[in-house]
Amino acid sequence: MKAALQWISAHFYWMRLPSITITPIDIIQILILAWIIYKILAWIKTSHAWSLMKGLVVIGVFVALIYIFQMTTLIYIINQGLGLVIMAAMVIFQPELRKALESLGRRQIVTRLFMPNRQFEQLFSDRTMNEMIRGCEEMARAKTGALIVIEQNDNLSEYERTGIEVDALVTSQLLINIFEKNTPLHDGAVIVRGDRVTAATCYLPLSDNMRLSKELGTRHRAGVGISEVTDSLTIIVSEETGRISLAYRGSLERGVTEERFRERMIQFQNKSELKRRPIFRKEKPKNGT
Ligand SMILES: Nc1ncnc2c1ncn2[C@@H]1O[C@H](COP(=O)(O)OP(=O)(O)OP(=O)(O)O)[C@@H](O)[C@H]1O
Repeated sequence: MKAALQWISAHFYWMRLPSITITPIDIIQILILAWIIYKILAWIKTSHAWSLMKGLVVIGVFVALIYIFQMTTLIYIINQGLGLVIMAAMVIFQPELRKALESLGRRQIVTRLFMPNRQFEQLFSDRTMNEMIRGCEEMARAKTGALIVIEQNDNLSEYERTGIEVDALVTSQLLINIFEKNTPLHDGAVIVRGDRVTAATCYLPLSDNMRLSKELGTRHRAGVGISEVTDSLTIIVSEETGRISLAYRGSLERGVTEERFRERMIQFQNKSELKRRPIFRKEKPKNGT
């Protein structure tokens, strides 16, 4: 025990806690730290860094025990290999790190800080919402595949550039027309900003989440993929089953009813944080779907 305490004070002398008298700055620091830790944990949970993280925790405990009990040979080997381990971790986590940095770069932090009222604006009008719901329900009945990404705070221009510019008011007829099979614009995703369709045939990043059901193809993977790296809402109409699914912040809500669809759209329209659900669960196939 004494050896453990000595080891902790020798190695963690640099980890000075803030002064005991709590000042407003201390509270701000605690809040910022709590927010950063929460964000890191939430990110780890939604990416497959989660399983790797569990492995690292086991290794971390093992290394701590080696140091506590002063196993000199093992300590020597660890010291020699530390740089290599850090490099290996960066290579293993490279896709997750890249996604995290990309998403940080897209967030309009300054705008949000200085124009907080933007949060209370509606993202699109009621008319646009009704048109999107009507269009998707009709495409679902006709089993026409569709992929619609609605922009929120994170800018989607880089994905728009992968497609064809449209710039037209959202109407159900326009959406149905775009996704009509064997027409030039039907492949890929449509991007909606405010009340306008800005682009069609856009290419979205595919999710590599291994918990995503194997029965889902690339349309659903692309819908989830864009929701992992931006705060957009994706509507996916399955060509195979005619079911409507919604992807938000890396989670997929499959086979939503029209009522549920409207409820989620109203939440999104008013920029309320959509509650995430444990989405990647296996569902029992419904009759006829
Ligand atoms: N990366 C991508 N970005 C945008 N759209 C994509 C992407 N990948 C696939 N798609 C769209 O998905 C279509 C293929 O869907 P696929 O059948 O593989 O997926 P699915 O999830 O099984 O959907 P469905 O249930 O409609 O069959 C493509 O024709 C294309 O329109």
